[in-house]
Amino acid sequence: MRAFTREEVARHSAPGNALVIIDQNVYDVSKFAAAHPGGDRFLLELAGQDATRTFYQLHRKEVLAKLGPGLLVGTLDGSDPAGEVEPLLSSVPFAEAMWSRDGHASPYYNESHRRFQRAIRAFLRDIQPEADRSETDGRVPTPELFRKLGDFGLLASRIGVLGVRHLPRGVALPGGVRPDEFDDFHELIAHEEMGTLGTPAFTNGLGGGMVIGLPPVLAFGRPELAQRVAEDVLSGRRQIALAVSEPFAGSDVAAIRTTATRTADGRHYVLHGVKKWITNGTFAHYFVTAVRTGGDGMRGISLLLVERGEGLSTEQIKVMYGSAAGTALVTLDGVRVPVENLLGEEHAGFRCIMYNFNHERWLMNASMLRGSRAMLEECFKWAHQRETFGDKLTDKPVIRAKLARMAAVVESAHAWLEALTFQMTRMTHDEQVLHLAGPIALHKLFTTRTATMVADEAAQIFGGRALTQTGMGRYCERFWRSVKFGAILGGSEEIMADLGIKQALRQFPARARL
Ligand code: HEM
Repeated sequence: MRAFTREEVARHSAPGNALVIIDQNVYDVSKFAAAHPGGDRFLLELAGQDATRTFYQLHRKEVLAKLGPGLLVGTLDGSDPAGEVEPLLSSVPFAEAMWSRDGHASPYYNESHRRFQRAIRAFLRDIQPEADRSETDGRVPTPELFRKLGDFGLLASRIGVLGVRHLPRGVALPGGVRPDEFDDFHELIAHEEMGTLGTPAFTNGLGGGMVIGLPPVLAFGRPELAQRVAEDVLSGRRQIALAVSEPFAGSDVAAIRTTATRTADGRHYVLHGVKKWITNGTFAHYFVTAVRTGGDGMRGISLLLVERGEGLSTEQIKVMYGSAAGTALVTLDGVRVPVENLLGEEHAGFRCIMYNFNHERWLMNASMLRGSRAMLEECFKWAHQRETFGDKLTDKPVIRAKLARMAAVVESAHAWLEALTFQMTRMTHDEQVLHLAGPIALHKLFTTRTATMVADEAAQIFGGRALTQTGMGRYCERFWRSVKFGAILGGSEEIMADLGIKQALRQFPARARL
């Protein structure tokens, strides 16, 4: 790599002979200027000069990672030619949870959690370009990528302790964590790390159906069925979705209308109905499906594992965060399902559906909150490099006040999440239902209100750039389009608020008086 002095660079300041310095690197933009998306004029005005400050007002550094190598001709004399290596964990304020920041301690995490986090972070960094591409063009994750995640042990980690018990043959956990070391905090980290990709639809595409669909199979399926499906799904060879919601029944699960009637020989169920908003439905092989086998209400519901086949068709639903999650309308038209695929008891499916609700909400909170934290980091970086009216945005009290409000709610929500997770490590499943269903529901309400506020403030900080799908504000624009998913799916904010307080009232001491 050639070394340039600043004086030498200054001699290349004309169209057709134009060098610019960015971050101590020297780029030849003579030919590129004509193709520059921002036009040639602004670019050539800085020919022969150090354009670093101006560059970062207008471009994310990914622009250089993508186009820079083709334009790079040297470095500034005396600079480090290797350039800056992006650290695995960010040191931007509030960008990482407190436990993983240098010099901070936590009672909840040990060295295995740190290893686990770093291994996943490094793994996900490699797939970031693919995630960004798919988020933009709406392509669902490839079968190869699912297998990669399976082989890395990340799919099993996202099902938690239950998933690790079904670790596929030959698969180890990220960071060399032993299965007997694995706890709910490892699982928390796995969900949070997925949120660092900043690609809500694609991330949901990569197992959003699995984290809610597989647990009922493992908990209530016959052992041979559970084993087969776990091996298929956790190795990334096949995908699974949870098919509960219907056009007439979202949060009101007891109102579902899809029917399953037994054949005369009693060996099969025959299904008719429609399921809506089914995450990963366009490409799933397995559908954990809620059906009506009995009378009205929750006591007439059963849960069946349905395999894609005759009578089952899926159609893409276009949703606001894009198509990479494979959200589908699933039509069941005379689908035959062997009775061995019943999960739990007949007519007792409501309990099986409820079984994973707290876990589902908790993991949604983990990844949504990580999204809010990532947005906070974006805002800090942007406000630190963006100049308006002659000052950096961080020099303006009104912007600092916004950052303060965002940081306060994100840190509070995270501290509550860790406190809930710690309780999970100490309680049986039944104890969690009794003591944590309400608090987790309230935490979900707080998390989605936090995300809504963060999305709103972030957009104000990014200004017009928050409105475009490319450029500096692209993650902000995406985040905006994802917050309503968390606020509505998995139990709407209204239902979460009501559930949280109703559960608290059930435990209200009879003699408590003012
Ligand atoms: C190696 C140097 C450069 C490369 C590879 C480059 C590349 C790009 C790319 C890919 C975009 C589209 C941004 C996006 O949508 O993500 C862009 C936009 C732009 N660039 Fe550059 N650029 C370079 C240097 C510069 C410099 C030195 C200036 C000086 C003013 C400049 C001014 C602009 C402007 C004004 C835009 C439009 C930004 C917007 O719409 O917000 N570029 N550039």
